[in-house]
Amino acid sequence: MLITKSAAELGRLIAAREASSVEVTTAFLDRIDELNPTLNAFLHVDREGALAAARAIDERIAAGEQMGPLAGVPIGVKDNFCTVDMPTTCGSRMLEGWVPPYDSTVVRRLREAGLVIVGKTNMDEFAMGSSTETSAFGPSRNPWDTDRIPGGSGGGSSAAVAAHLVPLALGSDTGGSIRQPAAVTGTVGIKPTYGGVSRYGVVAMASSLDQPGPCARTVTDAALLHEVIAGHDDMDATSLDLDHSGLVDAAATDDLTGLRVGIVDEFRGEGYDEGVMARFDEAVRRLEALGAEVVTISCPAFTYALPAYYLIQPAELSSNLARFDGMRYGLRAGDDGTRSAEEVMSLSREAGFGKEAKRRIIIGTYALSAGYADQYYGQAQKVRTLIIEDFRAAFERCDVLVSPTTPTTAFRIGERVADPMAMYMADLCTIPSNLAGNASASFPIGLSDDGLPVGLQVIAPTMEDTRLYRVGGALERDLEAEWGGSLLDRAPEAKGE
Ligand SMILES: NC(=O)C[C@H](N)C(=O)O
Repeated sequence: MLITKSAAELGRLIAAREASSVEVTTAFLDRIDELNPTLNAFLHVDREGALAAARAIDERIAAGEQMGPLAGVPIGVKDNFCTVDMPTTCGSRMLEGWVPPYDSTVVRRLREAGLVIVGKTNMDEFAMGSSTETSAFGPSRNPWDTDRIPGGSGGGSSAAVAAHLVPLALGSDTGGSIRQPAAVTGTVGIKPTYGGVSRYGVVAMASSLDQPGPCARTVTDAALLHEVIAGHDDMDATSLDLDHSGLVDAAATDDLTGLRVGIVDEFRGEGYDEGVMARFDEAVRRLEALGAEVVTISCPAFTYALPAYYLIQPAELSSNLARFDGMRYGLRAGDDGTRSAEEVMSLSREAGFGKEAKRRIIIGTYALSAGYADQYYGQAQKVRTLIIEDFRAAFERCDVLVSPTTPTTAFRIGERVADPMAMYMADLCTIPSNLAGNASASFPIGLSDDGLPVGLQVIAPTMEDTRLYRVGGALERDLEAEWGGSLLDRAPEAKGE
């Protein structure tokens, strides 16, 4: 069955002309038709466009052109990546129906590599949230249990990948938005080193934290996609010039001999599910059995990462979201010819933004305002430096750090909406990597006592993304040998049958 095959296998089949991209794309589009009404993973599906792109790839392959390993493979794109041929709403009324005049660099790279973009995936509004419940277009649902959240902000991408609606998807991670959804859906999520993947054309939320990255079902698939989207871009001032060619090879290593793994001491205790910790401890023992040396490392400043993030992130966001004023593009409300520009701006922002966006705009504006900036924003930036220092010291003693990706498994839809602090806790373990710019990933490591997926977070120093794939690849092969297949084979709704 085509939809259960990995992206790597699909790419091979298409290149060898054993399956056409049109056939593969049609299989996924049909799956989307069948399950998207339940999962709400896609906000927009472009059947015609996807089939036309697939046909073009098939023709090029038939003409003998050598294309990359993912040519002809379908992909879903989070709805904050600009696409010239599809709306880009960021899950917000503010941008409902807006079609950008250009492609983001990452989307351009997908097209150049021959990937087939089937549609845009649901997300929390402007990427604020851990559940997709702040999306103006309703929450996505977790294929493991449709009463539960698929994580956020990139829950549409994770649900789509977990339920075999697409073999691959794009995400963006500001505080955990790729890794936390991956953890709660049993998929692989990678946050590359900050600057490794271009942010050009990704609607900015918190520019010093945002980082695009891959969502996949297998570690090799994530590496293949990472190699396609990474690389220097003149259009992004923070883009790094790194060599990303070794990621796929790193995912093929089996042996972790000599790898020094540090357990983050701060990430356990109160608030962590027993089942999550049990799977985490087993995964660590597994890494040891594969040859790794394990130590426990204290990173005391990580305890302050969450409060620091919730000052820095809203501060940057309040500034970035100022552009949505109803004047240039996006929603314009109350413009009846009698109101001043200022009134129209205010009415547009009132109508266009949801509650969480307003909450963060207010907090961020306050944190940056004269008289308070030193007390809040300035202090948070100092904490950020301490976190970077903790990472530096930790990586003198180990090659990668590990923790649970998220303290609990997928919670129920509605359970945390009235309690922003409870919602923010979902990113407790993922935020330090964003504040410091590290490469970081979530890999599936089994099911908790409630039958829901658990993720292992692996953090590597900046620019050492290959280490993530080395650990993830070795772990995946070892676990799958024991399970007799992928974790997703056990998901009730996600089963490709
Ligand atoms: N965008 C992210 O990485 C999500 C994070 N949960 C936030 O709400 O800021």
